[in-house]
Amino acid sequence: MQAQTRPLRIGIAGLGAVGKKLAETLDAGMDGLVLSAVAVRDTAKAQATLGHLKQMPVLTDIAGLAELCDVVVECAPGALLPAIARPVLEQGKTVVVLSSGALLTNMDLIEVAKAHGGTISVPTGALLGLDAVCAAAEGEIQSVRMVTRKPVKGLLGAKYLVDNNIQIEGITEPVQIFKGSPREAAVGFAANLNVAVALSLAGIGPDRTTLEVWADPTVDKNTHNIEVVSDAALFSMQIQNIPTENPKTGRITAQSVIATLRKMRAPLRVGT
Ligand SMILES: NC(=O)C1=CN([C@@H]2O[C@H](COP(=O)(O)OP(=O)(O)OC[C@H]3O[C@@H](n4cnc5c(N)ncnc54)[C@H](O)[C@@H]3O)[C@@H](O)[C@H]2O)C=CC1
Ligand SMILES: O=C([O-])CC(=O)C(=O)O
Repeated sequence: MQAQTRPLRIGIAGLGAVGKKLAETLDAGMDGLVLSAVAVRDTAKAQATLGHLKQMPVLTDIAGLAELCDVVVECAPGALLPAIARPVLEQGKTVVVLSSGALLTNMDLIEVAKAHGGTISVPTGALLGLDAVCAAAEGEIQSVRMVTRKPVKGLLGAKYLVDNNIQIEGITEPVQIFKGSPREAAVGFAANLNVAVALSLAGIGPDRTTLEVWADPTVDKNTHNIEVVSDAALFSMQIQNIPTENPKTGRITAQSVIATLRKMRAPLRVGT
């Protein structure tokens, strides 16, 4: 039998905290994967950002990615999700989605994927344990509860705070700012709570999963606590994410995507 030889061509949509780390890691060399193209708004700026790479990828716009890549990683503002994902899926290719919150208002993308043989992949991202949640969902899950604590600067500017006139600057004690479902959080905290939506898609959905969000001046990491009760297992998990230069995004997010991509071509694949 012949081994697969052609490397998977990876595209990146959005050259921010996640996209830059991804580009550097792919450029440093990953078995069976090659960085082909990056979609950017400002080519000159991107050339400067990526000037240290061994091999400059093609710099294009969002519409240009699908043709040039086998897999596109969406790491851009959630509002761009349909524009990034649709052409990739229409070509029967794979889109790795980080703005998972935006999937809830673009569920038609699943039909597009189905119709054309494409795949939408939602990595664990800044979270943990989605393998266990998916396994539990093969049986009966009674409840999934998530409590998120973030430093104030990881929440500033969120639509929910602005709409409800909630001031968190200068707080000296933890303040609960939201209690509800991931579906509601995806609207009010679009750039902060993709993780809650990913958790809900792995488990019991965006309406039955419960979520609390705290602005917490006593933590310096984005901290997520999750408790799952199911007929197969009860489990509790915590992750404390060290922020990147974007205080809303944990460092582990890009690494989760890198692990996802690596697995696409690995002869040994561990974890579901
Ligand atoms: N699922 C998860 O666990 C996590 C998801 N996220 C989400 O991942 C996404 C990326 O996160 P970061 O890299 O921290 O965001 P970022 O804000 O640092 O980067 C986004 C980039 O997209 C670029 N961009 C905006 N419009 C564009 C356009 N029309 N064409 C090309 N590029 C464009 C911006 O210039 C920026 O460089 C965000 O939506 C964030 O909410 C972040 C952390 C965890
Ligand atoms: O949910 C997100 O988008 C990001 C997040 O909480 C984290 O990095 O801890």
